[in-house]
Amino acid sequence: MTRIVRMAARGDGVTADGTFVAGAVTGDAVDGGRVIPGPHHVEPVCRHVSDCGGCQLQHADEQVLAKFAVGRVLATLASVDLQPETMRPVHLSPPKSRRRVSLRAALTAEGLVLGFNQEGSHSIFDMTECHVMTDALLACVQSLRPVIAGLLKPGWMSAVAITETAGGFDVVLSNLEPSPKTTSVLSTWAKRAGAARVSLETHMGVETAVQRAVPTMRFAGVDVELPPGAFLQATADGEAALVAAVRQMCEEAGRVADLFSGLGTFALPLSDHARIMAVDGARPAVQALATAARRARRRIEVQHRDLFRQPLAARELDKFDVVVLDPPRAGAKAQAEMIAASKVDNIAYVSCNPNTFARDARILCAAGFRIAELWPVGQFRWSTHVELAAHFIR
Ligand SMILES: C[S@@+](CC[C@H](N)C(=O)[O-])C[C@H]1O[C@@H](n2cnc3c(N)ncnc32)[C@H](O)[C@@H]1O
Repeated sequence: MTRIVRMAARGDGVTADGTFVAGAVTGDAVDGGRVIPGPHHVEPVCRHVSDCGGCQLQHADEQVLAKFAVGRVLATLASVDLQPETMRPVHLSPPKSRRRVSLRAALTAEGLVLGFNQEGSHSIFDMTECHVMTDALLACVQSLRPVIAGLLKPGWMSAVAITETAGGFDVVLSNLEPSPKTTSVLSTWAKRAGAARVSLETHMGVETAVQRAVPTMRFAGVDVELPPGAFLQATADGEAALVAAVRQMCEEAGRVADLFSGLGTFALPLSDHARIMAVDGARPAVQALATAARRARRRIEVQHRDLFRQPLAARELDKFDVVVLDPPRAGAKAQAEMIAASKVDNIAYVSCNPNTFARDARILCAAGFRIAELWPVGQFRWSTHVELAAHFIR
């Protein structure tokens, strides 16, 4: 009999001799391939857990989930010979807290299937319960079933993206033919389901089919209109944890560059004491932030720019006290190289991918930075997806 001593990056339990055991957690015993649950093994809350593909760690208790997030970040940093000086407590989002979701729907001979992509495949699991979404979001998803079933062509697949906003649900559906019938069906549904807007994504782009209200999000008391499909942190509590960390890193800053700023998740809270330059590659997000900042008289200058191809140059960066970096999963290699060559000595790096974070951290630390503090964040509860905020100083 052997014991599981740690969790691997993809959620398997690992024994002391390095054997990976699916469905086991730290503290379990393994006897001839059979998993004997230990003190940290809990009953999964969802009956779809082994089929759906959304959650990999529902059989782990809170302690193992927290340890997993910390271990994932530390192991990735250790692979490039780095470690933070101080680790902050992990923030884990509670069950039923996700306010945005991307699903797939397909019309098969047996009827509509709607759910997440199954783990490691392109097939869709037909989901009837979910414990990560808010109850309201799940009810919205389920109420869309007959609507999509009536509009989707047999054999076709539709991407379904829904965000819970202050003005109501914002929905983007792909592969539904724009027509008066589609508009009428969606309009009736939107009224019943409390949807603010339904947009259709076709090869021509994204077009609004129904608009009943303006979908808005409030950041530090400022309302920002949400462009269809715009990025938003997955949970409200996860956003609050990341904003608190970034605020702390920017406490004494007078001038801040918020790179990969999105709708202003960090720019708007920081603009209560600092002058902000917010830069993002999504034009609608940049425009929405500019309008909101102007209305609220916040000191935010915005720029639409591709930061992979055209990162802010060292001389552009030199005037900032802190650079906030929150790139997509690909990380911010080109921008990190420019920061390394600049006079900037404070960075608030928010990452949704420990691997690209470690790569960029190596570039920064080779240029004299150290990781003073690190906050692990698990917004995607029960999944192996780990996020973080880190304070680099030199
Ligand atoms: C993880 S999101 C962060 C957004 C924002 N900081 C927030 O917390 O809501 C990453 C952002 O990077 C932007 N982005 C993606 N690729 C980019 C690029 N090549 N240049 C500039 N921005 C890009 C996206 O539009 C998105 O807003």
